[in-house]
Parts: sequence; structure tokens; C-alpha cells
Amino acid sequence: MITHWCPSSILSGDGSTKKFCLIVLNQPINHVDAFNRLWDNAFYKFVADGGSNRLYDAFKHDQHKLAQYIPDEIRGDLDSIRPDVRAYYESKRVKITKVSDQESTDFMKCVALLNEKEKERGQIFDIVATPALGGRFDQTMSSINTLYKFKDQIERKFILVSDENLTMLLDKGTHQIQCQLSLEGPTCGIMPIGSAATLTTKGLKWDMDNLKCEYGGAISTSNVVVNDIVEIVTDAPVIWTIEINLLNKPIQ
Ligand SMILES: Nc1ncnc2c1ncn2[C@@H]1O[C@H](COP(=O)(O)OP(=O)(O)OP(=O)(O)O)[C@@H](O)[C@H]1O
Ligand SMILES: Cc1ncc(C[n+]2csc(CCO)c2C)c(N)n1
Repeated sequence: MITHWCPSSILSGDGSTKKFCLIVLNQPINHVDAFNRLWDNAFYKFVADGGSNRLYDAFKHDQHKLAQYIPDEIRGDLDSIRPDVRAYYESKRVKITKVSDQESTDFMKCVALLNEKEKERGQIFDIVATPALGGRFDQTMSSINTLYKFKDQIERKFILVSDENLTMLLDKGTHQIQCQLSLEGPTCGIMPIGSAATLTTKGLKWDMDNLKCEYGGAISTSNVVVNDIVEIVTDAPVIWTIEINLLNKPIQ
């Protein structure tokens, strides 16, 4: 079985884009163009606790714009949302729900919220979380761990979007990644986080042929996509990351 990917479709929003759930995390929203594309292409928009401050701060200079970015729900332990931000979204009738357990991150609490919605609708959604990675290293590794937690749910794709990258987990098996080089690349990496992986690839400048990759040994960073389709065969889960290439690209 081949798993097909087109991660940048979450940015292009072309006809093939399956609607996904966008989860806004608590990191600065620096690339408003990319954020705007994700927002427009999302079906559900959930905000993890202090992510609401970031959403508010990104658009507060323009009340009209601010009012265009109204999420479906804000969820978390609510120790980070500011009172002024809470008052604003309450005035917009956004549901704000507190879940206090100290075992899961506010990111995971939003994933649990999606699971509730999915049960109601009888439908599974892909998940896109942003701004993910960067900031605190424990949170960054926790976000990568979230990808690992969902690796067996093959019916959904899970993509982390940071200022510079689209990042996802490729489970063991064969993957075909369609790259839209106008939106992403060419720089990419394949990281065997969690365990060693033996990799065979096609479509990269530095292709691998049954190369054992592991931390402490070889890993593939600063690699380059040279073909629209990249094929990766791996015997263990690996993290794929590709740079976002949206500079000076007008919104379609
Ligand atoms: N400094 C950070 N660096 C990277 N990611 C972060 C950081 N802070 C928060 N996040 C992400 O945003 C989500 C929402 O953050 P929140 O506002 O609740 O901060 P927090 O209380 O420190 O996070 P948590 O309660 O989940 O540990 C977190 O679950 C995490 O995924
Ligand atoms: C082994 C272990 N390590 C750390 C935490 C702490 N923790 C993990 S997620 C979370 C929620 C943050 O809002 C907190 C406090 C734990 N529970 N178990």
C-alpha cells in the first residue's frame, strides 16, 4: 500500500483540499499570509488556551480583521488566556471551555475536542496545528509526540505548520509526497525520531538507498527536493519536514 500526501494543499486550498481542523497554539503568528490561507481552508477552527492571545494580538490593530478570525471554540486549562482576550471572544459568543487535567497539553485537549465533534458528525478530519514547533523545546517535542500518538490513525493526516516548515510523520511503509514547489521546498529533511529507520528514497538531491538512519549516526537534513513527487520507503516511523516557500506569493 502506498500512502499519498500533498501537504501544501492546506495552503493552496485548491479543489483537492480536504477540509481539516485547524488548531491554533500559543506561539506568535508571524506569517499572516500563511495563517490566513490555513484559516480559510479549515472546517473547524479551535484555539488552545493562550493561542487565543496570539490570534487576538495578530489582528487587534484592525477591528474589522479581528472579527473575521472568530474560532469555533477555545479550550484548555485556561491559565494563559488574558482577561481582555476572553472578554472579546465571549462578546463574539465563542464557546470557551475549561478542562483542567494536568496530564494532557492544551494542544491535546483541542484534539480531544475534535474527537467529540467527529463522534457527533460521524466524520474524521485531518488536523493542522499552527504555529507549531519552535519556542519551548519541551512543547516542541510534545508536539512531535502528538504526531506519534496518531500514527496508527491512517484515515487522518496530521500536519504541524511552523513559520518555516510543514512537518508530518510518515509511518513505516511506502509514501508518495506530491510537492508543489511554488509553495514548499526545496529544502527538506527526514528525521528518524524515536527509533532507527532504514530509508530508500527517490526525488531528492541526496537520495538514500537502504540507508540506516538514526540519531547518533546518519540523519537526512538540508536535503533538497528535485522532483514534484518524492517517494520514501521506510521500515519505521520518520518525521518529514519541508520548508514553506510563500515569500512574495499573492493569495490566490
Ligand atoms: N513556549 C511554547 N513553545 C511551543 N509551543 C507552545 C509554547 N507554549 C504553548 N505551546 C503550545 O500551545 C498550546 C497552548 O499553550 P498554552 O497557552 O496552554 O500554554 P501552556 O499552559 O504552557 O501549555 P500546556 O498547558 O499545554 O502545557 C500548548 O499545548 C502547546 O502545544
Ligand atoms: C510524567 C509527567 N510529566 C509531566 C507532567 C506534567 N504535565 C504534562 S501535560 C500538563 C498540562 C499542562 O497544561 C502537565 C502539567 C505529567 N502530568 N506527567
